[in-house]
Amino acid sequence: MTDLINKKEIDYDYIVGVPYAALPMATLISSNLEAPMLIKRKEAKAYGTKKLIEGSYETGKKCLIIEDVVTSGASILETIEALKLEGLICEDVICALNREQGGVERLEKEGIRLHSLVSMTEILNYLVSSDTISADRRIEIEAMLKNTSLANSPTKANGATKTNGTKSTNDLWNLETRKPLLECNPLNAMVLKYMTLKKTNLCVAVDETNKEKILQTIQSIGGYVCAIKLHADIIDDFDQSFIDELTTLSKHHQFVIFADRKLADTGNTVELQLTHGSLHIADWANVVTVHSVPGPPILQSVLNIIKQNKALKGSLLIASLSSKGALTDAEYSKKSLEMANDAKNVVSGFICQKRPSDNPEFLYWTPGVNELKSTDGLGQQWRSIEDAIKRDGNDIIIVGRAITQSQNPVEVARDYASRAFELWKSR
Ligand SMILES: O=C(O)c1cc(=O)[nH]c(=O)n1[C@@H]1O[C@H](COP(=O)(O)O)[C@@H](O)[C@H]1O
Repeated sequence: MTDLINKKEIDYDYIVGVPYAALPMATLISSNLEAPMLIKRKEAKAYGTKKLIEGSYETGKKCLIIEDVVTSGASILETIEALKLEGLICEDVICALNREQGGVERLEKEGIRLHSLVSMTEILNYLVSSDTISADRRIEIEAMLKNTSLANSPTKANGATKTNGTKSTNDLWNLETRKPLLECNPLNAMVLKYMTLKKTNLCVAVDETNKEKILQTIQSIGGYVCAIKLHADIIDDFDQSFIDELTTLSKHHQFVIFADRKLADTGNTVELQLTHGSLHIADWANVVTVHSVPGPPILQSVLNIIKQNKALKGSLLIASLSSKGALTDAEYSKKSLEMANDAKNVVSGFICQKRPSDNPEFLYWTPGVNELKSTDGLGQQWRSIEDAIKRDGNDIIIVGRAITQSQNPVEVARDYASRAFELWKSR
C-alpha cells in the first residue's frame, strides 16, 4: 500500500485507519512512511476527552484514510464526517480490495478519490483465466454482487423504485455482461479496449506489397480500425524499419497488429516460423491466424511463443473460410471449436463465416465483406456488413479491397466502421 501511496503521489499530513479492521494496516503504513497517525473511535468515550478523533493534529490539515475492504463506502464516509467536524480535510482513500459495489461512485460524489490495490474484476479475471472458476460461475458471482450492492444502495434504502441491475446469465451478448468474460484473454482485452474506445469493430486487411503504400494506408485509416491485418510474406521490402513504423502507428492509432500467417504445421516448425526467418512474426504481431488441421499440438507451440512475452498475445483459429468450395464445413468448424475450448489461453477467437459457437468468451472475426461486390472472380465470396454481423453473428469484420482499392479509403473505412459498430452494439 505504501508503494501505491507513493505512486499516486497522494498529498497528506496524517494517516487514519477506518475502525477497526483497517487499524493494523494504518499503523504499519504510518510507521513505514513515518507519518503521524490519528485514531477515529467507533463511538466517543463516556468519560475523559469524549472525543471521536484521538491524536495531535491541526485543523486544515489533510488525512489519508486507510480501509481494508470497500463495499458501499458507508463506513469511510462516517469516518470522514468525524474528521471534518474537527476541521480536517479528506480527499483520498487507500483500500486493499474494492468490491465494486458502489463504493467508488458514492465516494466520488463527495469528492473523495478511492485507490485500491485490487478490484473484484481483477480477482474474477484471474480466477477464470486460471480455470479456478468457470465463466458461468463468474457471471453468477457478479450477479450476486450486483444484487447485494442494489440491496445496499441508498436509492433502494430510501424506498426508491427497485431496479434490477443484474443481467440474466443468458444475456451473455450484452457488452456489459460479456466484457469481463472477454477481458480474461489478454488479446481480447486489448481488442475490446480499442473497440469500445474508438467505437469500431473494423479490421482492415492491407494486402499491399510495398511497405510505403501500406504505411500510408494505415496512417490514413488508422483512426477507424481496431486491428490492421497484414500478409507480411507478400511485402517485397519488409524490414525492421517497416516493423518499427508499423508498431509506432499501432500505438498512435491504438489498433492491434494482426499477422495473417495461417500457420498449419508441426509444433516445432510453427515455433520457428513465429520467431525466425525474415519475418520474426512474434516480435511485432499481437495476433496470428492458425489452422486447426494439424491438431492441438500447434496451439501448445503458439502458446510457448506467447509465453516469451514478445508482441504476440493470442491467435485466431480458422473455423471456416470464405473461398468458394472451401473444405471447412460444419464438422471442421466443430472440431476447431473443440480445440479452442481446450486452449482459451492461446485461442482468442475465430476466423469464420458464420459464428461457430455461442460462447461469448471468444471474438468472432469474419472476412469476406464488401458492400459493392459479391466475388472477385478468384473464389473470394463477399457479403454485406449486415449479413456478416447480424445474420452470421460475428463481432469484427475483416475488410480488404472494398476499402484499400476504393476511390476514398478513409471515407469508406469510416462508413464501414460506423455501420458495423452500430449493428454489433445493437445486436
Ligand atoms: O484469414 C483471413 O483473414 C481470411 C480468411 C478467409 O476465409 N477469407 C479471407 O479473405 N481472409 C483474408 O481476409 C482478407 C480479405 O480481403 P478482401 O477479399 O480484399 O476483402 C484477405 O487478406 C484474406 O487473406
